[in-house]
Amino acid sequence: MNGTELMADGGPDPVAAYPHARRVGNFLFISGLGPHKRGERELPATFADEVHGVFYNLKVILEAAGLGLENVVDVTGFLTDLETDFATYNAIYAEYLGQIRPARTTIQVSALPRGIHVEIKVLAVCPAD
Ligand SMILES: O=C(O)C/C=C/C(=O)C(=O)O
Repeated sequence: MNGTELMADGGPDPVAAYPHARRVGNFLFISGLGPHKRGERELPATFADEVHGVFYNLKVILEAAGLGLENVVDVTGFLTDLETDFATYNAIYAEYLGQIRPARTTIQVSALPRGIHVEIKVLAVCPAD
């Protein structure tokens, strides 16, 4: 297999057969992250809580790789309702990544796993070994 698979203690329960992330060279490719924390079955109460849950999961995985939000270089966001939720997503996104300013793409999708309303896919760069 290419690269090294990462499973983070405290990271979310994967929905299917994939690791939390895969490191290839200095790149850390992080799998799609939803808002459910490890062991959670219920959706958070609000969309805002979902977004915070997504970033909680991101930080858990980055920390397991010895990284932080400052190492994030690209974020793809998937939302099920841009009209209703885009402003909230942007505001909370800015709390976490507004100063770091990774490249970003956000798209609306018709559905996401487990009934979630937001998922992100992230690329981070590890400092050279
Ligand atoms: O619900 C989640 O935690 C996110 C799930 C993601 C996937 O199952 C996927 O992107 O394939």
